[in-house]
Amino acid sequence: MSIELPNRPLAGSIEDDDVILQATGLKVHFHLDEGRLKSVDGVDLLIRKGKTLGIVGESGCGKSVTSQALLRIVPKPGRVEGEILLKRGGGEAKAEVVDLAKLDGDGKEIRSVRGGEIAMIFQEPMKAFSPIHTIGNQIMEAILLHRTNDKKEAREIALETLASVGMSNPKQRLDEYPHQLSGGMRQRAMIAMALASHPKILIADEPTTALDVTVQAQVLMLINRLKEKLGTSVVFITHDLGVIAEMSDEVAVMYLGKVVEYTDVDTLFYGPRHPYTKALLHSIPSVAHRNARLESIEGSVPYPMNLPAGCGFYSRCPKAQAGACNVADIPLIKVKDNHYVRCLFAEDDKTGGGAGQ
Ligand SMILES: Nc1ncnc2c1ncn2[C@@H]1O[C@H](COP(=O)(O)OP(=O)(O)OP(=O)(O)O)[C@@H](O)[C@H]1O
Repeated sequence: MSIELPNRPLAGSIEDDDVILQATGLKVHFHLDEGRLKSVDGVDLLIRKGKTLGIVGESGCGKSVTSQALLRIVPKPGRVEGEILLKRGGGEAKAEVVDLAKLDGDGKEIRSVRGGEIAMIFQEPMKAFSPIHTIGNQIMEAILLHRTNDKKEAREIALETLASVGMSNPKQRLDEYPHQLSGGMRQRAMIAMALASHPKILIADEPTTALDVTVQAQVLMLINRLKEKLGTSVVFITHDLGVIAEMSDEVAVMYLGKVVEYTDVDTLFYGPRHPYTKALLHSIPSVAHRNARLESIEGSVPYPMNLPAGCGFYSRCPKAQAGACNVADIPLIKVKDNHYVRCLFAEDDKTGGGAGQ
Protein backbone atom coordinates (compact mmCIF):
# COMPACT_ATOMS: atom_id res chain seq x y z
CA MET A 1 0.00 0.00 0.00
CA SER A 2 1.49 3.37 -0.90
CA ILE A 3 0.95 6.14 1.58
CA GLU A 4 1.55 9.84 1.34
CA LEU A 5 3.46 10.74 4.48
CA PRO A 6 1.72 13.40 6.56
CA ASN A 7 3.03 16.68 7.87
CA ARG A 8 4.38 16.89 11.41
CA PRO A 9 1.75 18.08 13.87
CA LEU A 10 3.95 16.82 16.72
CA ALA A 11 7.70 16.56 17.32
CA GLY A 12 8.36 13.66 15.00
CA SER A 13 6.64 11.42 12.50
CA ILE A 14 6.50 7.86 11.24
CA GLU A 15 9.54 8.70 9.08
CA ASP A 16 11.69 8.84 12.22
CA ASP A 17 13.47 5.65 13.31
CA ASP A 18 12.16 5.87 16.86
CA VAL A 19 8.49 6.29 15.91
CA ILE A 20 6.45 3.12 15.46
CA LEU A 21 2.93 4.56 15.17
CA GLN A 22 1.64 7.98 14.20
CA ALA A 23 -2.02 8.92 14.49
CA THR A 24 -2.98 12.15 12.75
CA GLY A 25 -6.38 13.85 12.90
CA LEU A 26 -7.90 10.73 14.45
CA LYS A 27 -11.68 10.98 14.80
CA VAL A 28 -14.27 8.58 16.14
CA HIS A 29 -17.82 9.81 15.71
CA PHE A 30 -20.89 7.78 16.66
CA HIS A 31 -23.71 8.45 14.23
CA LEU A 32 -26.74 8.15 16.51
CA ASP A 33 -30.42 9.00 15.91
CA GLU A 34 -30.09 12.04 18.21
CA GLY A 35 -27.08 13.38 16.31
CA ARG A 36 -23.36 12.91 15.93
CA LEU A 37 -21.46 12.08 19.13
CA LYS A 38 -17.84 13.18 18.79
CA SER A 39 -16.00 10.85 21.17
CA VAL A 40 -12.60 11.48 19.60
CA ASP A 41 -12.26 14.59 17.53
CA GLY A 42 -8.93 15.19 15.82
CA VAL A 43 -6.30 13.49 17.96
CA ASP A 44 -2.59 13.41 17.01
CA LEU A 45 -0.35 10.87 18.78
CA LEU A 46 3.14 9.45 18.41
CA ILE A 47 4.14 6.09 19.83
CA ARG A 48 7.90 5.77 20.15
CA LYS A 49 9.90 2.53 20.31
CA GLY A 50 10.36 1.25 23.85
CA LYS A 51 8.65 4.30 25.41
CA THR A 52 5.39 4.80 27.25
CA LEU A 53 2.82 7.31 26.11
CA GLY A 54 0.41 8.09 28.94
CA ILE A 55 -3.11 9.23 28.06
CA VAL A 56 -4.88 10.96 30.93
CA GLY A 57 -8.17 12.78 31.45
CA GLU A 58 -11.47 12.57 33.31
CA SER A 59 -14.10 9.98 32.60
CA GLY A 60 -15.73 10.43 29.20
CA CYS A 61 -12.91 12.42 27.58
CA GLY A 62 -12.29 9.76 24.92
CA LYS A 63 -9.32 7.78 26.23
CA SER A 64 -10.80 4.31 25.73
CA VAL A 65 -12.37 5.08 22.37
CA THR A 66 -8.96 6.37 21.18
CA SER A 67 -7.38 3.02 22.09
CA GLN A 68 -10.26 1.13 20.47
CA ALA A 69 -9.65 3.14 17.29
CA LEU A 70 -5.96 2.16 17.21
CA LEU A 71 -7.02 -1.50 17.15
CA ARG A 72 -10.09 -0.83 15.00
CA ILE A 73 -12.40 -2.36 17.58
CA VAL A 74 -14.73 0.64 17.88
CA PRO A 75 -18.29 -0.71 18.22
CA LYS A 76 -20.94 0.25 15.66
CA PRO A 77 -22.19 2.88 14.85
CA GLY A 78 -18.78 4.42 15.55
CA ARG A 79 -16.76 5.54 12.52
CA VAL A 80 -12.97 5.93 12.48
CA GLU A 81 -11.45 8.71 10.38
CA GLY A 82 -7.98 10.19 10.04
CA GLU A 83 -4.68 8.35 9.79
CA ILE A 84 -3.16 5.63 11.96
CA LEU A 85 0.20 4.84 10.41
CA LEU A 86 1.90 1.72 11.81
CA LYS A 87 5.30 0.31 10.91
CA ARG A 88 4.91 -3.41 10.25
CA GLY A 89 7.63 -5.98 9.73
CA GLY A 90 11.18 -4.71 10.14
CA GLY A 91 14.13 -6.88 11.10
CA GLU A 92 15.64 -8.25 7.87
CA ALA A 93 12.82 -6.90 5.76
CA LYS A 94 12.23 -3.18 5.45
CA ALA A 95 9.36 -2.04 7.64
CA GLU A 96 6.18 -1.34 5.72
CA VAL A 97 3.92 1.54 6.73
CA VAL A 98 0.23 0.60 6.90
CA ASP A 99 -2.67 2.96 7.56
CA LEU A 100 -4.84 1.05 10.04
CA ALA A 101 -7.67 3.58 9.62
CA LYS A 102 -8.07 2.53 5.98
CA LEU A 103 -8.21 -1.22 6.66
CA ASP A 104 -11.43 -3.22 6.74
CA GLY A 105 -12.18 -3.39 10.50
CA ASP A 106 -13.03 -7.12 10.24
CA GLY A 107 -10.43 -7.99 7.62
CA LYS A 108 -7.47 -10.34 7.72
CA GLU A 109 -4.80 -7.63 7.93
CA ILE A 110 -6.16 -5.84 11.00
CA ARG A 111 -6.75 -9.22 12.66
CA SER A 112 -3.08 -10.05 12.24
CA VAL A 113 -2.15 -6.64 13.75
CA ARG A 114 -4.38 -7.30 16.79
CA GLY A 115 -2.49 -9.51 19.16
CA GLY A 116 0.42 -9.40 16.70
CA GLU A 117 2.00 -5.92 16.52
CA ILE A 118 -0.49 -4.41 18.96
CA ALA A 119 -1.89 -6.14 22.04
CA MET A 120 -4.24 -4.77 24.66
CA ILE A 121 -4.90 -5.31 28.35
CA PHE A 122 -8.00 -4.04 30.15
CA GLN A 123 -9.30 -3.24 33.59
CA GLU A 124 -11.33 -6.44 33.65
CA PRO A 125 -9.31 -9.51 32.61
CA MET A 126 -12.45 -11.65 32.31
CA LYS A 127 -13.13 -9.65 29.12
CA ALA A 128 -9.88 -10.96 27.62
CA PHE A 129 -10.33 -14.61 28.59
CA SER A 130 -12.93 -17.14 27.61
CA PRO A 131 -14.28 -18.77 30.78
CA ILE A 132 -14.46 -22.22 29.17
CA HIS A 133 -10.83 -22.66 28.10
CA THR A 134 -7.75 -23.07 30.28
CA ILE A 135 -5.31 -20.18 30.72
CA GLY A 136 -2.63 -22.30 29.00
CA ASN A 137 -4.73 -23.03 25.93
CA GLN A 138 -5.64 -19.37 25.52
CA ILE A 139 -2.04 -18.16 25.80
CA MET A 140 -0.93 -20.95 23.45
CA GLU A 141 -3.53 -19.89 20.90
CA ALA A 142 -1.92 -16.42 20.70
CA ILE A 143 1.53 -18.00 20.36
CA LEU A 144 0.39 -20.47 17.67
CA LEU A 145 -1.17 -17.62 15.73
CA HIS A 146 1.84 -15.32 15.78
CA ARG A 147 5.06 -17.15 16.71
CA THR A 148 5.25 -20.89 16.01
CA ASN A 149 3.25 -23.79 14.58
CA ASP A 150 4.71 -26.30 17.02
CA LYS A 151 2.29 -27.05 19.88
CA LYS A 152 4.98 -28.36 22.24
CA GLU A 153 7.10 -25.25 21.71
CA ALA A 154 4.01 -23.05 22.16
CA ARG A 155 3.34 -24.69 25.54
CA GLU A 156 6.94 -24.06 26.60
CA ILE A 157 6.72 -20.39 25.55
CA ALA A 158 3.40 -20.08 27.43
CA LEU A 159 5.03 -21.51 30.54
CA GLU A 160 8.05 -19.19 30.25
CA THR A 161 5.77 -16.19 29.71
CA LEU A 162 3.63 -17.03 32.74
CA ALA A 163 6.79 -17.37 34.83
CA SER A 164 8.11 -14.04 33.46
CA VAL A 165 5.07 -12.16 34.75
CA GLY A 166 5.65 -13.52 38.24
CA MET A 167 2.87 -16.11 38.25
CA SER A 168 3.17 -18.54 41.15
CA ASN A 169 3.14 -22.25 40.14
CA PRO A 170 3.06 -21.40 36.42
CA LYS A 171 2.96 -25.06 35.37
CA GLN A 172 -0.19 -25.70 37.36
CA ARG A 173 -1.75 -22.41 36.17
CA LEU A 174 -1.50 -23.52 32.55
CA ASP A 175 -4.25 -26.08 33.18
CA GLU A 176 -6.45 -23.84 35.32
CA TYR A 177 -9.48 -21.82 34.21
CA PRO A 178 -9.65 -18.00 34.59
CA HIS A 179 -12.16 -18.16 37.48
CA GLN A 180 -9.69 -20.21 39.54
CA LEU A 181 -7.20 -17.30 39.74
CA SER A 182 -7.25 -14.28 42.07
CA GLY A 183 -7.79 -10.79 40.57
CA GLY A 184 -4.07 -9.95 40.64
CA MET A 185 -3.10 -13.32 39.13
CA ARG A 186 -5.72 -12.95 36.39
CA GLN A 187 -4.22 -9.55 35.58
CA ARG A 188 -0.77 -11.15 35.31
CA ALA A 189 -2.18 -13.93 33.11
CA MET A 190 -3.75 -11.32 30.81
CA ILE A 191 -0.41 -9.48 30.56
CA ALA A 192 1.27 -12.83 29.77
CA MET A 193 -1.27 -13.52 27.03
CA ALA A 194 -0.80 -10.02 25.58
CA LEU A 195 3.00 -10.30 25.60
CA ALA A 196 3.23 -13.93 24.43
CA SER A 197 3.03 -12.85 20.79
CA HIS A 198 5.83 -10.25 21.30
CA PRO A 199 3.77 -7.19 20.35
CA LYS A 200 5.56 -3.99 19.43
CA ILE A 201 2.88 -1.98 21.22
CA LEU A 202 1.01 -2.83 24.40
CA ILE A 203 -2.12 -0.77 25.06
CA ALA A 204 -3.03 -0.80 28.74
CA ASP A 205 -6.48 0.69 29.46
CA GLU A 206 -6.80 1.33 33.22
CA PRO A 207 -5.33 -2.15 33.89
CA THR A 208 -4.92 -1.65 37.63
CA THR A 209 -7.95 0.44 38.60
CA ALA A 210 -9.87 -2.54 40.02
CA LEU A 211 -6.92 -3.89 42.02
CA ASP A 212 -5.96 -3.11 45.60
CA VAL A 213 -3.04 -0.73 46.08
CA THR A 214 -0.30 -3.32 46.71
CA VAL A 215 -1.25 -5.50 43.75
CA GLN A 216 -1.62 -2.34 41.64
CA ALA A 217 1.97 -1.33 42.43
CA GLN A 218 3.21 -4.84 41.55
CA VAL A 219 1.42 -4.88 38.20
CA LEU A 220 2.72 -1.39 37.29
CA MET A 221 6.26 -2.47 38.17
CA LEU A 222 5.81 -5.59 36.09
CA ILE A 223 4.73 -3.61 33.01
CA ASN A 224 7.73 -1.28 33.39
CA ARG A 225 10.13 -4.21 33.82
CA LEU A 226 8.78 -6.04 30.77
CA LYS A 227 8.89 -2.85 28.71
CA GLU A 228 12.61 -2.44 29.55
CA LYS A 229 13.38 -6.11 28.91
CA LEU A 230 11.44 -6.55 25.67
CA GLY A 231 11.65 -2.98 24.31
CA THR A 232 7.85 -2.89 23.97
CA SER A 233 6.17 0.48 23.48
CA VAL A 234 3.30 1.09 25.89
CA VAL A 235 0.20 3.26 25.66
CA PHE A 236 -1.01 3.65 29.22
CA ILE A 237 -4.53 4.97 29.74
CA THR A 238 -5.59 6.22 33.15
CA HIS A 239 -7.43 8.99 34.98
CA ASP A 240 -4.77 8.83 37.72
CA LEU A 241 -1.92 11.35 37.45
CA GLY A 242 0.11 9.46 40.08
CA VAL A 243 0.14 6.44 37.77
CA ILE A 244 1.02 8.69 34.81
CA ALA A 245 4.06 10.00 36.72
CA GLU A 246 5.22 6.47 37.43
CA MET A 247 4.66 5.01 33.98
CA SER A 248 5.03 7.62 31.23
CA ASP A 249 7.79 9.09 29.13
CA GLU A 250 5.40 11.38 27.25
CA VAL A 251 1.83 12.33 28.11
CA ALA A 252 -1.26 13.35 26.17
CA VAL A 253 -3.89 15.09 28.30
CA MET A 254 -7.33 14.62 26.77
CA TYR A 255 -10.45 16.70 27.23
CA LEU A 256 -13.71 16.28 25.33
CA GLY A 257 -12.25 14.14 22.55
CA LYS A 258 -9.20 16.33 21.97
CA VAL A 259 -5.61 16.37 23.16
CA VAL A 260 -5.24 19.64 25.09
CA GLU A 261 -1.62 19.24 26.19
CA TYR A 262 1.13 16.95 24.90
CA THR A 263 4.64 16.86 26.26
CA ASP A 264 7.24 14.86 28.20
CA VAL A 265 6.31 13.76 31.70
CA ASP A 266 8.61 16.19 33.57
CA THR A 267 7.32 19.22 31.67
CA LEU A 268 3.76 18.10 32.30
CA PHE A 269 4.25 18.04 36.07
CA TYR A 270 6.64 21.01 36.45
CA GLY A 271 5.61 23.35 33.63
CA PRO A 272 2.01 22.63 32.57
CA ARG A 273 0.40 25.36 30.46
CA HIS A 274 -3.19 24.29 29.86
CA PRO A 275 -5.71 25.39 32.51
CA TYR A 276 -7.24 21.88 32.44
CA THR A 277 -3.88 20.18 33.13
CA LYS A 278 -3.28 22.63 35.97
CA ALA A 279 -6.70 21.93 37.42
CA LEU A 280 -6.07 18.17 37.22
CA LEU A 281 -2.73 18.61 38.99
CA HIS A 282 -4.32 20.68 41.74
CA SER A 283 -6.88 17.97 42.31
CA ILE A 284 -4.29 15.37 43.39
CA PRO A 285 -2.78 15.27 46.86
CA SER A 286 0.91 16.23 46.91
CA VAL A 287 3.41 15.33 49.63
CA ALA A 288 4.64 18.94 49.67
CA HIS A 289 1.15 20.33 50.20
CA ARG A 290 -0.26 17.61 52.38
CA ASN A 291 -2.29 20.04 54.44
CA ALA A 292 -3.51 22.14 51.54
CA ARG A 293 -7.15 21.84 50.58
CA LEU A 294 -7.69 19.74 47.50
CA GLU A 295 -9.46 21.53 44.70
CA SER A 296 -11.80 19.57 42.53
CA ILE A 297 -12.53 20.76 39.02
CA GLU A 298 -15.89 22.47 39.07
CA GLY A 299 -18.56 21.17 36.73
CA SER A 300 -18.33 18.07 34.61
CA VAL A 301 -17.16 17.11 31.14
CA PRO A 302 -19.94 18.15 28.69
CA TYR A 303 -21.65 15.43 26.63
CA PRO A 304 -19.86 15.41 23.27
CA MET A 305 -22.91 16.09 21.11
CA ASN A 306 -24.07 19.41 19.60
CA LEU A 307 -21.22 21.26 21.27
CA PRO A 308 -20.94 25.03 20.95
CA ALA A 309 -18.04 26.51 18.97
CA GLY A 310 -14.69 27.13 20.59
CA CYS A 311 -12.65 25.56 23.36
CA GLY A 312 -14.20 22.46 24.97
CA PHE A 313 -13.02 23.58 28.42
CA TYR A 314 -14.66 27.03 28.05
CA SER A 315 -17.53 26.37 30.49
CA ARG A 316 -15.14 25.32 33.31
CA CYS A 317 -12.06 27.41 32.61
CA PRO A 318 -10.95 30.15 35.03
CA LYS A 319 -9.21 31.97 32.15
CA ALA A 320 -12.04 31.76 29.61
CA GLN A 321 -12.67 34.96 27.65
CA ALA A 322 -15.94 35.42 25.80
CA GLY A 323 -15.43 36.53 22.24
CA ALA A 324 -12.03 34.80 22.05
CA CYS A 325 -12.32 31.26 23.42
CA ASN A 326 -15.89 30.52 22.32
CA VAL A 327 -15.63 31.55 18.69
CA ALA A 328 -13.71 28.88 16.77
CA ASP A 329 -11.81 25.66 17.41
CA ILE A 330 -8.50 26.25 19.19
CA PRO A 331 -5.48 24.64 17.48
CA LEU A 332 -2.75 22.72 19.28
CA ILE A 333 -0.04 25.37 19.65
CA LYS A 334 3.69 24.55 19.96
CA VAL A 335 4.99 26.48 22.98
CA LYS A 336 8.46 24.92 22.94
CA ASP A 337 10.21 21.82 21.63
CA ASN A 338 7.97 18.83 22.22
CA HIS A 339 5.42 20.84 24.21
CA TYR A 340 2.02 21.46 22.62
CA VAL A 341 -0.96 23.20 24.21
CA ARG A 342 -4.52 23.80 22.96
CA CYS A 343 -5.11 27.19 24.60
CA LEU A 344 -5.06 30.76 23.30
CA PHE A 345 -3.28 31.88 26.46
CA ALA A 346 -0.64 29.12 26.54
CA GLU A 347 2.11 31.58 25.64
CA ASP A 348 1.11 34.11 28.35
CA ASP A 349 1.92 31.92 31.29
CA LYS A 350 5.47 30.63 31.21
CA THR A 351 5.63 29.99 34.94
CA GLY A 352 3.86 26.66 34.78
CA GLY A 353 2.17 26.30 38.13
CA GLY A 354 2.46 22.52 38.23
CA ALA A 355 3.07 19.95 40.92
CA GLY A 356 6.40 21.45 41.86
CA GLN A 357 5.13 24.99 42.49
N1 LIG B 1 -20.13 2.47 22.01
C1 LIG B 1 -20.43 3.75 22.23
N2 LIG B 1 -21.55 4.31 21.71
C2 LIG B 1 -21.85 5.61 21.92
N3 LIG B 1 -21.08 6.44 22.65
C3 LIG B 1 -19.95 5.96 23.19
C4 LIG B 1 -19.57 4.59 23.02
N4 LIG B 1 -18.40 4.39 23.68
C5 LIG B 1 -18.08 5.57 24.24
N5 LIG B 1 -19.00 6.52 23.96
C6 LIG B 1 -18.99 7.93 24.39
O1 LIG B 1 -17.77 8.50 23.95
C7 LIG B 1 -17.24 9.39 24.92
C8 LIG B 1 -15.84 8.96 25.27
O2 LIG B 1 -15.88 7.69 25.95
P1 LIG B 1 -14.59 6.93 26.49
O3 LIG B 1 -15.06 5.62 27.01
O4 LIG B 1 -13.54 6.90 25.44
O5 LIG B 1 -14.11 7.85 27.68
P2 LIG B 1 -12.94 7.58 28.72
O6 LIG B 1 -12.13 8.81 28.77
O7 LIG B 1 -12.23 6.31 28.39
O8 LIG B 1 -13.77 7.42 30.07
P3 LIG B 1 -13.65 6.31 31.21
O9 LIG B 1 -12.42 6.69 31.98
O10 LIG B 1 -14.90 6.49 31.99
O11 LIG B 1 -13.55 4.98 30.52
C9 LIG B 1 -18.20 9.36 26.09
O12 LIG B 1 -19.08 10.46 25.99
C10 LIG B 1 -18.96 8.06 25.90
O13 LIG B 1 -20.26 8.15 26.44
